[in-house]
Amino acid sequence: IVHIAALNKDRKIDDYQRIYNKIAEKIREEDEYDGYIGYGPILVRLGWHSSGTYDKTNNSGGSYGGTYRFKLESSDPSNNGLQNAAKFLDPIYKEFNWISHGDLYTLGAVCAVQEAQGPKIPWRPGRVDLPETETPANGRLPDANNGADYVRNFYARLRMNDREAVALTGAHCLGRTHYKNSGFDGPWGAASNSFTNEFFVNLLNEQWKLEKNKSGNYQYDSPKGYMMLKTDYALIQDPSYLKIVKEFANDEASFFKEFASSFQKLLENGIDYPKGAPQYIFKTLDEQDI
Ligand code: HEM
Ligand SMILES: Cc1nc2ccc(F)cn2c1N
Repeated sequence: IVHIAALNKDRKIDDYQRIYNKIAEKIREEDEYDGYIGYGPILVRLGWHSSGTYDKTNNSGGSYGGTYRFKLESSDPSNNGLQNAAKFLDPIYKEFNWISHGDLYTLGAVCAVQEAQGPKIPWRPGRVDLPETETPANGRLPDANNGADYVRNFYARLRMNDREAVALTGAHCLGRTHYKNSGFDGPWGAASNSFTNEFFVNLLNEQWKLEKNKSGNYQYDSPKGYMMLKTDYALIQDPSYLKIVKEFANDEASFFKEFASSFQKLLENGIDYPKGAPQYIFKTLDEQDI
């Protein structure tokens, strides 16, 4: 399968910055969502899940076709709860319906990371809405009840190495698990809407206890009320992953650098960009004094 980015000569950076600002202002405005976590974390998750269906073996899935908009994909149990992010973006799509869904979902995730004081994520437009027939089957997104070998194997399908895999999981500094969505619960303490390297610091510094929760899933819980999935905890069980976790816990700048490149790669998996395809780095609201 080949997906070539469609270059749209009529749209320039300020067209996309306008959409970025609309999303950023709406995140700022609707701050009460999910116990005042806000919409940032779930917008990041939507961008990740619409890209995480990619399969390098036949270059299928991924963000290009915007197929999350079809019921087959949005009703994948792995996508439980993401309807809230899609509803958040609906009115913005209505106002700027010249953008493709794939570009909107990924732009929303980039906006959410940057507005949470995370790194700048370079972003390239050109995804094209594909028909429902192109929707990947359910089951391509990862299952949390697994260890390091599964994690390594899963990320290999997305062309991600150990360093990229650890960096990407660092997005679990944001938001929280929701029992009704995934059968995991917590953290009950302050779930964050700021993008930092805390995920790695907590992994190394907290005492973790493997517990069976009321839905029969296993998760790691800490005395402070934090939680980690088995796939999170795997990052300190495996020697190669552990080395990288320590680096990111001790050097937030190096985490930010690796996250920025890995997240862009994740959001662009499967897309061929022609020579000269424009790449944008959006200003945050703060940088525009908005
Ligand atoms: C092995 C890989 C991964 C697994 C098994 C996994 C699993 C999960 C689960 C079970 C939840 C809770 C969903 C809910 O109950 O609402 C969650 C939330 C989240 N995930 Fe992951 N995840 C993985 C990788 C990633 C990656 C690569 C990113 C982004 C780069 C990411 C970003 C998020 C965010 C931001 C949330 C919080 C969403 C919210 O607060 O509503 N995750 N993840
Ligand atoms: C703070 C926080 N956010 C998340 C998101 C997903 C997950 F699995 C765990 N998380 C934790 N501990």
